[in-house]
Amino acid sequence: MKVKIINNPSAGRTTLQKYLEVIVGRLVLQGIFTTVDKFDTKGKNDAFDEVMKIKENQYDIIVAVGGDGTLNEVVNGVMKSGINTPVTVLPAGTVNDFANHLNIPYEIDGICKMFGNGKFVDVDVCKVNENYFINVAAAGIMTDVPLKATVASKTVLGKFAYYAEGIKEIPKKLLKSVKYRFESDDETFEEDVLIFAVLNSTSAGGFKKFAPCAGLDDGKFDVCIFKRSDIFDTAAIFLKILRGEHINNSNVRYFQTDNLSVTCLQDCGIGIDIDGEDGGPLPAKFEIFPSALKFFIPEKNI
Ligand SMILES: Nc1ncnc2c1ncn2[C@@H]1O[C@H](COP(=O)(O)OP(=O)(O)OP(=O)(O)O)[C@@H](O)[C@H]1O
Repeated sequence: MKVKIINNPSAGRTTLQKYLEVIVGRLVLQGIFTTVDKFDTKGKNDAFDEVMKIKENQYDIIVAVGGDGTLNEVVNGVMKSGINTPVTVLPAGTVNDFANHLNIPYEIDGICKMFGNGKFVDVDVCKVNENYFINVAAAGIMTDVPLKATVASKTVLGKFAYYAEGIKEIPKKLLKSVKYRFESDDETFEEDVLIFAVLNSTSAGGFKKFAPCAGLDDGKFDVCIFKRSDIFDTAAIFLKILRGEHINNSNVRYFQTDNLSVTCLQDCGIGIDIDGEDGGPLPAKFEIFPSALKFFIPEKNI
C-alpha cells in the first residue's frame, strides 16, 4: 500500500500519535505499507490543503490521524479535488464519532491487524452548502458569552449534552428555541427548535445511537430535530438518546431524506457546526452523494 498519513499532532489527548511510528514501522516490516509519506498539520485547513495536492493514483490510501475534524478536512480535500483515493481514520481525537461507528481500533495490534485484513467499502458523503461532511452537521442553541467559557465542549451537540446534564443550573432563557422552516421533497414544515442534526452515521456528540436508523450506504441522511420543550422534558430526552429511544418522543422529529433545506425564520445568527468545526451560516441546503467515497474499515465492523 502506498500511504499518505495526515496527522493532527494536537488532536485529542495525543496518545495515538505517540504510537504512530511503531504502527508504521511494523506495517512496513510486514510489507503491508510500501511507501509512507507523513504530513503533520499545524492548524486549520492544513489537512484539506495537503489532500488537495494529492494526484490520482499517487497513493492507495489516505490515513487521517486525528478526530472528526481532521477526517472532515481530509474528506473535503478528496471530494473537492475529485480523486478516487480511499480514506480511513485512526481515532486520535477527543470524541471520534465516525471511527467509533466503524469500530476502528484504538491500539497498536488492532490497527496493524486492520491494515492486514481490512476491507474497502463505499460510503455516502453529505454536503451542506459548500462543505462536505461524512458524519454530522448540527445547529441550534445560542449561548451567552459568560456561559460559553464554562461549557467544555465546543460542539453544538456537546453543548446540548452539557445543558441536559447541568439542567438545573442553566437559566431558562439560555434554552433558547429558534423557528426554522424545513423543506424536503416529501414535506415542508415550520418548527420551534432547540437543536437539529443531520447525520450520515448513527453516532454524534459521543452518543452511539443518536440516529439509530442511519446507514452509511443507504443514500439518505437522518434528520433529528429537538423541538422546544421545557427543561425537564429536555433532560428526559437526553437520557433516552443513550438508548436511541428519543426518536419516539413527541418532542423529537426524526426522519430520513436525501434532500433538505433549512431556513432560520428569525434574525438569530445561528451557524452550522460540522463535526465540531464552523460550517458557515444558515440557510442551509443539504445534499447527499451516494457511495461517493471509498473508506477502509476493519474486516469485522458493524
Ligand atoms: N498542529 C495543530 N495545533 C493545533 N490545532 C490544530 C493543529 N492541526 C490542526 N489543528 C486543528 O484541529 C482541528 C481538528 O481537530 P480534531 O477534530 O481532529 O480533533 P479533536 O477536536 O480532538 O477530536 P474530535 O473532533 O473527534 O472531538 C482542525 O480543524 C484544526 O483547526
